[in-house]
Amino acid sequence: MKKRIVLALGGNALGDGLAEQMQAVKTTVKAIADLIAAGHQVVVTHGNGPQVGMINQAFEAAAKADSHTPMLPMSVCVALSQGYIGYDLQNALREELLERGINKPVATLITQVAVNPADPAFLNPTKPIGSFFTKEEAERLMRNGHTLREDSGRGYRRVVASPKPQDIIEKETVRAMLEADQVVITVGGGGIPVLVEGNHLRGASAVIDKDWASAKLAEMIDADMLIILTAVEKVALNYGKPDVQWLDRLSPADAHRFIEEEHFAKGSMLPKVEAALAFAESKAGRQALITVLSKAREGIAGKTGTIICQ
Ligand SMILES: NC(=O)OP(=O)(O)O
Repeated sequence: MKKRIVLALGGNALGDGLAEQMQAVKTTVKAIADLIAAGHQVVVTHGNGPQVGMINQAFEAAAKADSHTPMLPMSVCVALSQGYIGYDLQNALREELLERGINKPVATLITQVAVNPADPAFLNPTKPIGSFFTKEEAERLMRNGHTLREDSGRGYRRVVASPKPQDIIEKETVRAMLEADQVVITVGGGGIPVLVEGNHLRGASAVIDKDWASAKLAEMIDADMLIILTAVEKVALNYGKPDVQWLDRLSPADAHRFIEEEHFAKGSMLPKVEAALAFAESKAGRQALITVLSKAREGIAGKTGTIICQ
């Protein structure tokens, strides 16, 4: 059955750095093109943690060295990351489709996502961005007013506020592009966070979680399936332990229970399961799939990955 799918790409689909990203997307788009060739309507979303951190740090360093260079607000850094990642993705996907004889327009939509100014996330930054630092480097940066946290045993990273998405401002444009049989890359990096002030949208200093933004988009465009791509084929209980238990299917009740029992790592699998659950619970028949990019097609066919549905 042909489905309307929101496909959320994780960091490993994009690689690190400019040259690596251009190379990584060439593999990534093959899996996306497989889904399009199978007749599915595909909306591509993606993260931006390393890229938005790089942009932010580069402008900060340049502004310190040269008073003519501005410090960029985080909302503008997210906008730049959407453009830069989307540019690589749309060109690679366009080329891959043309090589398969599929002549479909592919475009990146600069997308804004409304957040609540009273979201408690603004008072408690948790979203890691940019490169990793040693403990000593992190302590020096913290003395200079930055907030850093240890990230999953891999080193220290800067953290920023990550409020929950409330509305996708350009949702009608996404829908129109889908109905015109176009492929759209949207809510990149979780979308540009904005505060709605009457007719004015004011950029907020935050980076929205791309899995939560993708779930909100999937709900708003009435997608059949949300696919969250990550580094593992399935969600697991006791991950990394001898008694690891891989999960094929999760009911919302089980997903809630496993979240309460703290089976999923914060800042890693937890937001993916929570976002997938939110989409699956939003309407009967909606399915969320968590798997690796190379298994997406098998996952849609129910052969692998973890499916969350009512
Ligand atoms: N915005 C966002 O969630 O990016 P990452 O997935 O790269 O952290």
